[in-house]
Amino acid sequence: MKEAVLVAENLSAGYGQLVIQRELNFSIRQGEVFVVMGGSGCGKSTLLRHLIGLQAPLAGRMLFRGDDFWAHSSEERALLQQHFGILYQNVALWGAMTLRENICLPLETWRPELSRLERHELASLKLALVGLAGTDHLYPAELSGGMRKRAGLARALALDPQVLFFDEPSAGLDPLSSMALDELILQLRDSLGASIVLVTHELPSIYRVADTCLFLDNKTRTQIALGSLQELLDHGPEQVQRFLRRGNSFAAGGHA
Ligand SMILES: Nc1ncnc2c1ncn2[C@@H]1O[C@H](COP(=O)(O)OP(=O)(O)OP(=O)(O)O)[C@@H](O)[C@H]1O
Repeated sequence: MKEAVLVAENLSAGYGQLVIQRELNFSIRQGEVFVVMGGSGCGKSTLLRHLIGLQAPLAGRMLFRGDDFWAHSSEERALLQQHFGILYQNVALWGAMTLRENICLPLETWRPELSRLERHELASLKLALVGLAGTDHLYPAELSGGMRKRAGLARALALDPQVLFFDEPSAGLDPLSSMALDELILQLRDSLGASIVLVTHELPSIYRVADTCLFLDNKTRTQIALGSLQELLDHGPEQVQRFLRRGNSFAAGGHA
């Protein structure tokens, strides 16, 4: 079995005194797509904020490559966070900058040893990796929604992250663009060997990309299922099976 990159150990997630999810235990392994799912408001995005190092757990630990992430100083954590690439729901590219300039921003901060030309070459490479070769000089407003997501992904890839986080990547995309983005996620998993953490409630996406699934329950405020999609379909709690089979013909007979 591949090495665990991120581990949650009895992790409680929330805000101040407000516990949103408690006692979470799971490992995210190298080169897998790990899907966090659950009903609206159960705490998927909150958990993501903890995993990307924006918020300390209320209890428990988060290990990155075996190391207690929050035991480090904020400077050390910032260095570790270079290994995390994040594609936010709203993509958050700088509108006044070209795609090249957007991708070069993290490189200027974290790879000052690179020359301008090397940074430009890297930006072109990342754009090619997401299927946007030759778009270096375009501005975000000149792109379609699906292309903007890809450009955001190219920027998230700038520093060659070990873990890529996606928050509802299909939001606002038509089914074809959404399917293409899923294909790209799988390609990146396979070509880069990166671990991918995906928060989504889009069933078609879950069926296409999930290696491991974590189901967060709204009522009990903790995880009620962890395993492969097939394990959850075969043996998951009834509520999880219902969630995975809701109104979908592709659930019948399991997934490909
Ligand atoms: N900054 C905050 N302070 C306090 N409570 C918050 C904060 N942000 C979110 N919450 C609460 O945390 C709970 C979980 O929200 P969260 O957005 O993590 O759920 P989610 O599963 O991602 O939801 P959805 O699927 O609807 O996006 C909600 O009750 C929300 O109101």
